[in-house]
Amino acid sequence: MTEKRPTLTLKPKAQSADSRRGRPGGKGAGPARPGGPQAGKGAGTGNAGGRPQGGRPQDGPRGPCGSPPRGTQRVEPAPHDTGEARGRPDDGPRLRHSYEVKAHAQLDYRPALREDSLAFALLGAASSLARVRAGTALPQALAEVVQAWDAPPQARGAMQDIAYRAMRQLGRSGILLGQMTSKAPEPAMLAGLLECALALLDPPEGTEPPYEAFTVVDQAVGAAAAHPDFAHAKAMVNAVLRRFLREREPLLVTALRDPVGQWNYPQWWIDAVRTAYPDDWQSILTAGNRQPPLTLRVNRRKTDVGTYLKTLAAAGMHAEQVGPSAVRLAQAVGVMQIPGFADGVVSVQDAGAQLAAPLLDLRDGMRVLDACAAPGGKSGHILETADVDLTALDADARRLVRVDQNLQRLGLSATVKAGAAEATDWWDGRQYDRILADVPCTASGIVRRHPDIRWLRRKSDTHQLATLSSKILDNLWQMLRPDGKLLFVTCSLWPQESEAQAAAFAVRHGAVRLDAPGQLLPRSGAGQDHDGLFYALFQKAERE
Ligand SMILES: C[S@@+](CC[C@H](N)C(=O)[O-])C[C@H]1O[C@@H](n2cnc3c(N)ncnc32)[C@H](O)[C@@H]1O
Repeated sequence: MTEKRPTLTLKPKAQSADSRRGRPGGKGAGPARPGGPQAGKGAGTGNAGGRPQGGRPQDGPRGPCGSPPRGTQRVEPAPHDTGEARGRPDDGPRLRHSYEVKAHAQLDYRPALREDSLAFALLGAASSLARVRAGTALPQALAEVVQAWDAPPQARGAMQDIAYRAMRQLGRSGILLGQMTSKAPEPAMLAGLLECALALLDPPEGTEPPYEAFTVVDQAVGAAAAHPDFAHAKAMVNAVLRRFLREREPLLVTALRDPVGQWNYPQWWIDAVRTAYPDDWQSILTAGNRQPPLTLRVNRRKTDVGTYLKTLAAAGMHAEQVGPSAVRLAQAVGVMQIPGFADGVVSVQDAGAQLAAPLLDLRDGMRVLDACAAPGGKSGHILETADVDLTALDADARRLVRVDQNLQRLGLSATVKAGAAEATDWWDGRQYDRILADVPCTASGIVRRHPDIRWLRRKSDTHQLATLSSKILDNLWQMLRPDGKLLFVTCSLWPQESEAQAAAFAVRHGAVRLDAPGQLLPRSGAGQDHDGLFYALFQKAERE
């Protein structure tokens, strides 16, 4: 039983064009419920072609903060009951130890399902979850599925919505599955399908389920039936999901006893937040599970906040000011629906990230380095603030394309260079008046936008990334002119990457520390809304 035989299922390359494209009216092809994600309604929207539920589909495999890819990462499995299923013996077929099933399903297999069906979206989200389990960041995983399946915008929005919901509930879903199955479902895509369905059946407290329960079960069974690697498990999918609906209360009571089930983070992450923030750890974990708002930065070269709020009101969009240039929309929309976005009147940027440019104390004519610039959010803000000579550097040449695109949209320009901030081969030897070091980090402060990060990261990443950022800071210091200012930024909650790093740097270089916000904890509320960021500002002595 333990030996696995190769599966006899189709290989993606051997598929005919027809099988890849699916057949309209195929099995399990009931349309997604109007009002569900495909209709762009409700929390998280999943609006076709629009903004994801808090995600940034453009982020590459390096992750949101551009930290190195992990390659062999796995999603930490939630504790699973490896013994007998605890349910009644007549609960339906148990997941058997099939030697016909590969641990890795054919993720690119295009199911023969209607593209507008919930089953299609569930399977796409399940494929994305399986890719995340193999170490890919969720935005990249979704992009791969969309490309491989040639998914239309509406299906893309629905997949994205489901996958983001599932990521925010992965801890609890894993524990629920542990209670209801005798072993972890294989292949990973089957586990992903169950986790996606459970996330739709068990929405976060205070929110409405996006679909009727019977539709979710029916479509999840149809999705299982449509995939050759786990069609045999469709009865198990049906039994597990129906059991959840029947026994929801006791199953949830048990799942919530486990911190991983309660908070939906790996245990090490919960422990790390508790240790660093003994008074705030619960609100921090809760904030990380909320969907982020859509916050805009108003380009002061083109308009002001008051005028722009009137423009939004005229377009029937509710919004409020949450920072000097920051406006939070009451309802997220796709970027092309944002008034003035295409013309560079506004950019999408978290209110916390909008603190960087003002802290740099910029004046016309200054020579400025944005040392870790991609995708260019802060570069754009710097150039909107003053007429400076900006060099936008990043180690990832592919991400630099986004800097160019963003600056082009804003009608601004910079010298864009590919290079490592801990090296000097790109530097012309002339010192800068201001340096922004928005270093690669674990991105633990922006989990509300990137719910996959908690499952992709390992505790040891913090040390590795802190080592890189200290090399970057040490190297950049020589590039700063006497009396110049260097702003150190992370989107991390871990003190090792942030305050400890800043304190050690100040000692190493005798840098003067100026006023800066320090650690910002993630917040959302009236008039205030931002990610968890860290800011430290240093000044070089006039004569070193
Ligand atoms: C936090 S993100 C920067 C976000 C950017 N400042 C903005 O506001 O849009 C960190 C960036 O550091 C880049 N990076 C990673 N390692 C680097 C290195 N050794 N030198 C320079 N850039 C690096 C990543 O590619 C990523 O784009």
